[in-house]
Amino acid sequence: MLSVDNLTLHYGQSQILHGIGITAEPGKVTAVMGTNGVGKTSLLKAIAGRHPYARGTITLDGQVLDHLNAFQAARAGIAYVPQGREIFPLMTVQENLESGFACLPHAERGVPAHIFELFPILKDFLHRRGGDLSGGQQQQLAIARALITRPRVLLLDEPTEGIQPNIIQQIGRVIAQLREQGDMAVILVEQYFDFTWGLADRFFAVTRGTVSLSGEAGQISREALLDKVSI
Ligand SMILES: Nc1ncnc2c1ncn2[C@@H]1O[C@H](COP(=O)(O)OP(=O)(O)OP(=O)(O)O)[C@@H](O)[C@H]1O
Repeated sequence: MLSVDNLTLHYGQSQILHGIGITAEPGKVTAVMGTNGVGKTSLLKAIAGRHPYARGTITLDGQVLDHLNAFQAARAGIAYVPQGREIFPLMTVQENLESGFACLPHAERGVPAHIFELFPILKDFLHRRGGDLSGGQQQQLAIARALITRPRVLLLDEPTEGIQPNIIQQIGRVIAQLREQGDMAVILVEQYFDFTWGLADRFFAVTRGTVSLSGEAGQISREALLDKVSI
């Protein structure tokens, strides 16, 4: 289980996260929701070692991840799919996938076959440039690249943003399949409410850098959550 406790984060003088805490269990999709600018991406960046946090604790399966950098976090089993995908446009699909190898020992540097079962289109397009793929295909590539490290925690930042509806459904099915594998905690930052409501097992609403509401699917009220995460 990933656990974030009492985390604070700043950009210069500006404090963005104010003692935020979430937990995410393997085999579950944990949604982090909130309006623009409340600090969702900053939280993911702190977990992924992409931005330092000032105070607080991040633990994975009871082990403290003590202010890791991005490489150390990836080695510890945390994979991050950033908002905007960050695909290398001039590199092929294969090269983009292989760029995910960096944190793996040489003996483990292979693309697991199940990646192409989840995303068959990537196999067909292995030699195309990343920049020639559609937004939805790039999102699939970004998730596939993250899965190459066989993570214990998968952080997804707005995976449906700018993507056509049929591909959104496909991404939803992939996330559900990853949950069914049972060994990975998926943390989903997402503003598309109905997509997230239909998919997640647990919800955290973030307001001004802290959790204002949380609860399990089936227990939390849709209206109460919608109220917290709407403008
Ligand atoms: N590198 C940065 N330097 C300064 N301020 C930043 C930086 N990155 C983000 N911020 C500010 O921190 C606040 C939280 O940003 P963050 O991206 O974490 O929010 P968010 O909830 O993910 O929003 P969105 O849904 O718009 O992505 C915002 O006010 C944003 O302008």
